Amino acid sequence: MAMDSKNNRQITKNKNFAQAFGHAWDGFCLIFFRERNFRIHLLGMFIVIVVGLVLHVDARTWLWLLLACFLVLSAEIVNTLVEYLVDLTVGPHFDPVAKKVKDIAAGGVLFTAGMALVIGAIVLVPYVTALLPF
Ligand SMILES: Nc1ncnc2c1ncn2[C@@H]1O[C@H](COP(=O)(O)OP(=O)(O)OP(=O)(O)O)[C@@H](O)[C@H]1O
Repeated sequence: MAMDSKNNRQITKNKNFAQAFGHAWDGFCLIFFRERNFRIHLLGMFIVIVVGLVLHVDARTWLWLLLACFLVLSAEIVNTLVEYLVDLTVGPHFDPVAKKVKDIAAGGVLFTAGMALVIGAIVLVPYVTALLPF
């Protein structure tokens, strides 16, 4: 992790690319190590890649599979962002609007994951049926 971004209380613009990269890397580590759902979705992407390799899918199918995975991971990142923003705004108090905002962000991930499953089924079913002996 970038030490540069850990040891100060910087609130000004980044001085250079290395500093900007360090903060971006810190953000990725936050998502990776603190968000269990993000790691579960990364595992799902790994499984999709293994399935794609085993079935020898073509380039267009790879694009659909990877796009579906990246959409789910992106939705998870937005969900995490929303959670932090709500916590920053509301603090440790129950707020009915905060609940709606967080539930909608989580619902967005659920919806995106559902669509990713549909995309995966559409592009992979022909490869699976081609393997069947009947
Ligand atoms: N300040 C709040 N006010 C009202 N409800 C809240 C608040 N914070 C969290 N909740 C409720 O708790 C749920 C889980 O909270 P939060 O999203 O912070 O946890 P999480 O375990 O990180 O969720 P996720 O599994 O979506 O990553 C929210 O979807 C919401 O319903």
